[in-house]
Amino acid sequence: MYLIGLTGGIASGKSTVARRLVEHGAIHLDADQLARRVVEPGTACLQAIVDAFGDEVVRADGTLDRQRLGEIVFQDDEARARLNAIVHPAVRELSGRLIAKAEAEDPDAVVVYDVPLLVEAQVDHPFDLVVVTSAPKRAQVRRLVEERGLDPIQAEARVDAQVSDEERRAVADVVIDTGGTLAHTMGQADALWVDIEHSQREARERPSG
Ligand SMILES: CC(C)(COP(=O)(O)OP(=O)(O)OC[C@H]1O[C@@H](n2cnc3c(N)ncnc32)[C@H](O)[C@@H]1O)[C@@H](O)C(=O)NCCC(=O)NCCS
Ligand SMILES: Nc1ncnc2c1ncn2[C@@H]1O[C@H](COP(=O)(O)OP(=O)(O)OP(=O)(O)O)[C@@H](O)[C@H]1O
Repeated sequence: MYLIGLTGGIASGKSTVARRLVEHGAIHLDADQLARRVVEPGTACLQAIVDAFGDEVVRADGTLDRQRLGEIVFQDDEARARLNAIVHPAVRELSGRLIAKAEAEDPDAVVVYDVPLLVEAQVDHPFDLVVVTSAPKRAQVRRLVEERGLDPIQAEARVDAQVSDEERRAVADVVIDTGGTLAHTMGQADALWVDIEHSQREARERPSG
């Protein structure tokens, strides 16, 4: 297996790059989706969130009120740390299991683990490559406002709740510049895929033992 850790700030283009790699044949795991699974009704995580934040963060149908919890945690560092301490261990455990399962099913698979908080949550799966998507903050805020309906204050708060691009670049093997056109991003993703295939071919041809 070839395991890629894909990270980057909010609305920096991680999913866009991941989708392109999937078109080339990669398997995609998405930490945001896993973080939703571990807080479904009936889970220990959801109960822990209710214990920490109160009934106001649960809807009448028993599901997590994501909007309400987001309003709380993106303007309060201490509250966000409490939420992270509940959700991140469960996501780490589930992602570890799913990565192992993907490897068991296809030892030659290329797995892209899209994990927004790779740096913040100190995700330390044995990545073959760490890829960082990077766009200027003003582009992130514009995308959040125009495409996801956040108001500019909320959008800034979300960007500011994450580490800086400098901190992400410090752990990157490859940086994809996502501040330009979509075609420019896709071109870099395509070039990355060529490099990955090359690495895999070399690894296969390397005499073992
Ligand atoms: C606060 C919650 C309920 C808001 O839900 P909402 O549906 O509005 O956002 P969603 O989960 O789709 O996240 C969107 C983006 O916000 C950013 N983000 C989410 N959680 C965090 C966090 N704890 N710290 C910093 N940024 C975050 C990420 O860039 C993410 O891609 C939700 O984000 C959450 O439960 N967060 C804690 C779990 C977590 O850290 N998830 C991120 C990957 S593990
Ligand atoms: N050059 C570019 N590269 C990538 N995305 C771009 C570019 N220009 C505009 N966009 C748009 O920006 C948005 C990026 O969203 P995307 O879901 O890929 O980001 P993300 O980092 O996965 O977000 P999140 O952190 O919320 O999961 C998309 O709507 C995409 O079309």
